[in-house]
Amino acid sequence: MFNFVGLKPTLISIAGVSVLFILATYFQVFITEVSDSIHKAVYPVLAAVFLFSAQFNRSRISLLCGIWLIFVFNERHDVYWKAWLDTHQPWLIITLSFIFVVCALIKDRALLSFHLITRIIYFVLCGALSWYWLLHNDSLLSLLPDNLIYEPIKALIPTLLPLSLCNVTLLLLSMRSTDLTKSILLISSLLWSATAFELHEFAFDAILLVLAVLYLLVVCIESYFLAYRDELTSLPTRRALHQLALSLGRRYTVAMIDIDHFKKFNDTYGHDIGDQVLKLVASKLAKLKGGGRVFRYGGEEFTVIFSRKGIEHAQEYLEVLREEIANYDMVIRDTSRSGKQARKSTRSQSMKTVHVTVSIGVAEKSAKYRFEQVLKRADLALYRAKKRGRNNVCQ
Ligand SMILES: Nc1nc2c(ncn2[C@@H]2O[C@H](COP(=O)(O)OP(=O)(O)OP(=O)(O)O)[C@@H](O)[C@H]2O)c(=O)[nH]1
Repeated sequence: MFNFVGLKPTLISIAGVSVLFILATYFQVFITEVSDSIHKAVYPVLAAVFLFSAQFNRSRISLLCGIWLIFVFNERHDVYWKAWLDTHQPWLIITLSFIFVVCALIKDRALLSFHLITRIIYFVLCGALSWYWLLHNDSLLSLLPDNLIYEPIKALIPTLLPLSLCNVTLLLLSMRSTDLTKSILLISSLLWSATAFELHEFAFDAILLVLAVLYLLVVCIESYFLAYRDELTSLPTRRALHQLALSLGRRYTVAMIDIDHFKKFNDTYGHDIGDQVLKLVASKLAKLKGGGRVFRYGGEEFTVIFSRKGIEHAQEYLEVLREEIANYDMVIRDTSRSGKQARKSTRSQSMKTVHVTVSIGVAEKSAKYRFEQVLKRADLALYRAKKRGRNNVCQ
């Protein structure tokens, strides 16, 4: 029922926040000493990350930087609504927490488009919701018995309850998705909650700087994955293969893997199921042992590089892989049934078990061949494997 695909980045994020707090405590004296430089750096760093993330179409991170910039401006300057904000701290705390959750629910859309207006409307609604909650939460408080024991709890409910709900929601959203922006929103929210409750004394400027650096890191990591990871199979792309080729040594083996009769498969079951099969084959390839690094070359073709390994070594592991794929019962979901139809059909009706085989061509690097030529030889070996009747490994 629960698919916690984002568990790893979420745990890393939570560990990151904890380490941050420990480091902040440890270096508190140092932070105080350089607080002036940190203070001056906040504006330019946040503005730079704002522009950088907008350039890479990471509009949610741009919006976050924009919100922080407005917040810092309000804090530092004598704007004429400052007194009002100071007397409405709980409203500000809850509103920003709601905004983090909204950012986790929306998609990255071009910043300068009409979507910006909808985002601003959502943020205004967050403010209104927070206002409404603060005005009417006493009806919830009245449910608690009039007892002195409950007094401290009653004092915490107006702010702590929505904040905790927002953090739990962000935690769940982050764990259920591989989207790193959700993890960074969880970090922002946790740090915001901690500073809002003055759980720690270290400078808010220092927190903002660290957050800005983390935002930058997320934009860079996501852009890297966009360029070097295949979206469907999550395997490295041909671009990553050519990047690796530049740093390969004198000895390596290249294998080209192709799914047999994949076109027929697509024609029989449809493109969506073809995609599912590609993913399942890719997941098997990703587990290849013997030091083989797998790439999606394009379509239903994959490339494996065995760095510093000879052809006998590679062939041994590729043979095991070929056999594993051929014996693998691939359970795929029939996505052509949708909505009511899918709900009516039983699990066994909407699931299918299929089998695929792969043909593999292998070639080893020799002194006279460059990488492209070794690749070409592996491709010719693949052609021979197909000619031989498919589902085999050929040199
Ligand atoms: N579903 C899906 N199909 C793809 C994708 N990329 C390529 N294909 C399909 O893969 C099929 C490749 O077919 P062919 O190159 O003719 O080869 P084949 O049917 O596998 O036959 P042999 O290689 O000779 O065994 C084509 O129908 C492409 O449309 C993809 O990302 N998803």
